[in-house]
Amino acid sequence: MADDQPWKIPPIVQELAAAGVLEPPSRYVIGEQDRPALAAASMPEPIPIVDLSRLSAAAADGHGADDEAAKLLSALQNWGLFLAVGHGVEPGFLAEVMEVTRGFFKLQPEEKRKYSNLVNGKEFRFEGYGDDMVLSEDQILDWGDRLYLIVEPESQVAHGLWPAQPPRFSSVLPEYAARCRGIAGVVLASLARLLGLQERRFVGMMDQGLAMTHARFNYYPRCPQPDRVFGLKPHSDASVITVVLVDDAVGGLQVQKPNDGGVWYDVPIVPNALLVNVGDAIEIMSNGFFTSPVHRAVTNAERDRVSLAMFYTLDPEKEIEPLPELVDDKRPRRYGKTTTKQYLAALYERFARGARAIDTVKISAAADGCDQTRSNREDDGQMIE
Ligand SMILES: O=C(O)CCC(=O)C(=O)O
Ligand SMILES: [Fe+2]
Repeated sequence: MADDQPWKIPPIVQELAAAGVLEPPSRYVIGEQDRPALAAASMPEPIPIVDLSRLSAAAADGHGADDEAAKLLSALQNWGLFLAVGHGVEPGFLAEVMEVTRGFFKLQPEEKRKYSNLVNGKEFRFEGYGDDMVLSEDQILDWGDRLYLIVEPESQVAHGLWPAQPPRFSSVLPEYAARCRGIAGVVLASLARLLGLQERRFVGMMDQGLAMTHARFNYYPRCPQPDRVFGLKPHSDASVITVVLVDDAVGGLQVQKPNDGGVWYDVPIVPNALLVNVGDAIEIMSNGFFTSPVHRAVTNAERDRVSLAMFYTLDPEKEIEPLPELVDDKRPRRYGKTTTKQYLAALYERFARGARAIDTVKISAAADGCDQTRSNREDDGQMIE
C-alpha cells in the first residue's frame, strides 16, 4: 500500500538529526500561529507536588480528607496533573529505567530497525519503533521517534518487539510497569474518595478483562530550529491515568491549565519525582469533574531528550461513560458513551491533524443526552497518548 504512498513512511528523526540537517524539512514545520515560543510563560503558581506515602497513610487511617488529599484535589482541578514524590520507587531504579531508555535510542540504526513499527517496511502497526501513524500527506510530523510496547497483561505482549539490547531492558520494563501500576492505584483510590465513590471504583476497572499497560519511550533529537517544530504535538492522553518519567537533565514538557486562555507552561524537572496526569477516560467517567490536561513536548538545539510514559487503559471493549453516581439534575451528563477501542480510533485521526478526541464525546448543551458522535473508523488501534 505504501509503495505508491511513500509519505506514509516518514524518516527516523534521529537519523535526520545525525545527518546534520541545518533546518527541519518542511513536513515538520508547524504554522506560524502554533509555534512554540522560545520561553514559556512563568507559572502562576508552582506545579503541585503530592507525597503519595502521605496519601496512602491518610487512606489507611480513614482520613480521606487530610492535607495531602486536599493538595491532590487542587492539583487535579487546577492542572490535571502533579509531580508525585514519596512514590517508593528507589532513585537508583529510576536511574536504571532512564539508562535503558537512553541505551535503546543509542543503539545503531540497523539494530533499532529490527523493532520497526512498519511491517515489511511499509504497513504501520502501533507497537514498535518509529514515528506515529501518518494519515495524510500534509500531516505535520513531530520531531521525535518513539518505541511503543504493550507491557501488561502478559497475553497481549509482543515479545518479538522487545529490544534485546540493552540487556537489562526486558527485565527493567515489567518491573517498572508494576511499580507505576501501584502508583496509579494509590492515585485512583484517592480520586474515587474525592468524588465520594467507593475506593475501588476505578481501581477495580483496571483489573477487568484486557485492561492494559502501554509504554511509550519518547526520543527527541536535538533540533536546529526548535521554535519551528513540536517534539510531540499538543494532545491529552486517552488513558485513565498516565505516569511519566521525564528526562532528568533536559526540560521540554509543557502543559496548559484548563480554562486559562491557552498559555503554555514549562513543567519543571524535580529529581526523582514522577509526573502523574489524568487522562480522557477519567474526564469522561468523572463527568468533567476532572479535566485531562493538554500537554506537548518541545525540542531544543543543544541537547536531545527522552521520556517514558506509562498509560493505563481499560478493556478495549468496556464502555466508558460518566458514572451514574456523578450524574444528576444539577450536573447533567456531559459526555456520551465510548469504548477505549472507539476512542483511540478517534484519537489517532484527530491527533494527526492537531485536534482533540475528547470533543467527539462531549455533549453540547443543545444535544444533551446524545451518545458519542462516533468517528466512523473502526480500527483496532493500540497507541494511546
Ligand atoms: O515527553 C514528554 O515529556 C511527554 C510525553 C507524552 O506526553 C506522551 O508520550 O504522551
Ligand atoms: Fe501525553
